[in-house]
Amino acid sequence: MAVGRGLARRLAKYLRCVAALREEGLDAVSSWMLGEYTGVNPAQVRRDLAGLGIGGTRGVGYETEEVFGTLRRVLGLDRVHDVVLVGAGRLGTAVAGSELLVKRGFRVAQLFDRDPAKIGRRVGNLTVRDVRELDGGERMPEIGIIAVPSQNAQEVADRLVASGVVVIVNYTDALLHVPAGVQVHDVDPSSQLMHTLYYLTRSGEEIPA
Ligand SMILES: NC(=O)c1ccc[n+]([C@@H]2O[C@H](COP(=O)([O-])OP(=O)(O)OC[C@H]3O[C@@H](n4cnc5c(N)ncnc54)[C@H](O)[C@@H]3O)[C@@H](O)[C@H]2O)c1
Repeated sequence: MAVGRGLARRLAKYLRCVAALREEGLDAVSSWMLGEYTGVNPAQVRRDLAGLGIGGTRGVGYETEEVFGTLRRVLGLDRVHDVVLVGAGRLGTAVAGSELLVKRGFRVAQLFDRDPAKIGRRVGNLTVRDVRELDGGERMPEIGIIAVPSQNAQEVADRLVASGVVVIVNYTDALLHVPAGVQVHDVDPSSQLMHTLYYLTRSGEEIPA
């Protein structure tokens, strides 16, 4: 089942919340609770879950296990997704060793860098490979992560696209140009902080929704 980007984002938020509640041992979760934790209107939560065929019981809510399982399946997280990571520096090394990624169904399968001092070194159970091998015709995972200095991000994005990557997670603040059909997800806390700043500098003012 294909879902739009807005819906996929909301489903990912619900899943995060349900996963936490499930770990706390909660058997049922209400649309109100999901709405409260995710910032989504409870009526929208109910519409989204009904659209996936998940039914709730009035006064009880939804079965946590059913919501968890269905969301994982719809989001494609019930299987392991391989990822190719470029940049074996501080961030790349941390991402490659992230337990959280593994828990969420992602496995860094390939790690590339351009620094001869890093190529051939072991990072966890991976060996750092020369980035020039990336677009050499070998089949690569469809998901790529960029963890290189921002001035080199575009050239790395081009290599990833040439190797068959269709989803790029970009940790740099570079604005990437990619062909149609390739999705870029920017992970940039500084832009979120800038957004926060907008609200801080206007505290006390009425800000329209
Ligand atoms: N979004 C976030 O949360 C976040 C957090 C930390 C860092 N960053 C960004 O992530 C990037 C990496 O940060 P870092 O601290 O790990 O830097 P780093 O200098 O420790 O590592 C960068 C690595 O990229 C490699 N590299 C450079 N150009 C390359 C290329 N063309 N191809 C392959 N490898 C290349 C370098 O050899 C190095 O190993 C930076 O752009 C930084 O701003 C983002």
